[in-house]
Amino acid sequence: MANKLLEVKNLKQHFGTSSNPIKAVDGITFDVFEGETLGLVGESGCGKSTTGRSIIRLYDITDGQVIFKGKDIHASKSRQELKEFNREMQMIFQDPYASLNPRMTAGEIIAEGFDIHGLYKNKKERRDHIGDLLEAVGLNREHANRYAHEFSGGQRQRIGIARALSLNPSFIIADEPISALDVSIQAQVVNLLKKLQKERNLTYLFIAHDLSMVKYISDRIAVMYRGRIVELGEADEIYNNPIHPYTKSLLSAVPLPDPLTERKRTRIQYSHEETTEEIKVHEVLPNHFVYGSDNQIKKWFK
Ligand SMILES: Nc1ncnc2c1ncn2[C@@H]1O[C@H](COP(=O)(O)OP(=O)(O)OP(=O)(O)O)[C@@H](O)[C@H]1O
Repeated sequence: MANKLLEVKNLKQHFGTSSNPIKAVDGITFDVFEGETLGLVGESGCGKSTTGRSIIRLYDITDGQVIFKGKDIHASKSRQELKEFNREMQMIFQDPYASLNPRMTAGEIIAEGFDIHGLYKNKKERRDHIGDLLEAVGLNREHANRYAHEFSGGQRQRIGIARALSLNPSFIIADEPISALDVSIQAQVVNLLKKLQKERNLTYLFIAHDLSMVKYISDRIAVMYRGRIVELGEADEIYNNPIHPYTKSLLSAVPLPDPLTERKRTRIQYSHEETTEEIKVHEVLPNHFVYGSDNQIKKWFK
């Protein structure tokens, strides 16, 4: 098995006040292995984005640990180390319209990271690097001088991807990178991400609110519900053998290609099951983890 690139241990991110906390992320634990894509899936508001933002240090976390290449990101005080984390971990955002400054050219957007890090003092080297990144994401070198608003949604997301690649990171958090795009463009962006992963040995945390596209990109999938992970396993396992009723419900919402079968099948509604029993992690099959009480697992795993 590949090395662990990232270890998230009992991560908590609470907002609000101590008397009225919003437990956006409430004790999640998972690893991300070098070169893999871990899909993080769950409905709106379950804490996916907060997880991504906490990992990348956009927030000071409430509790837990985030260990990247063996170093605790949130405990680190060394400026050099923090700079290195910033370089190695990048984020691609959902909305390519909101996340790119329309008053900047594609070249300026892509170069922002390496300008801050003081790379490429030489103008030609800088321009060449921008051009290489544009080509790597399927755009033309000449696009460097166009403004963000002159591009289509899919092209903008490609610029967002080029920006994320600009410092040669090893780990990318893609926060619903295709949700705002036309369906016809979504597969192109997923294919691009896959191609770049192979070429650059990237590791992804791919956040999505449904399971439809995640299947094509993820090696493993973690299903999140109300700030916690409820099921985690190989992508095929999660698709073919879901155990947690919430995962089953999410799967029943994935549209099927055949319209006849699609019309016949019923959507499984999930209703939250309160329990006073202790929630534990159960390895129901090798590398397939389900979170629930002993009795719940007995009931679900038949
Ligand atoms: N900065 C914040 N301050 C207060 N509450 C927040 C903050 N960020 C997120 N929350 C709350 O935390 C919960 C989880 O939000 P989060 O955005 O992580 O969910 P999500 O699964 O990514 O949803 P979406 O797909 O809609 O972005 C929500 O109830 C949200 O309102």
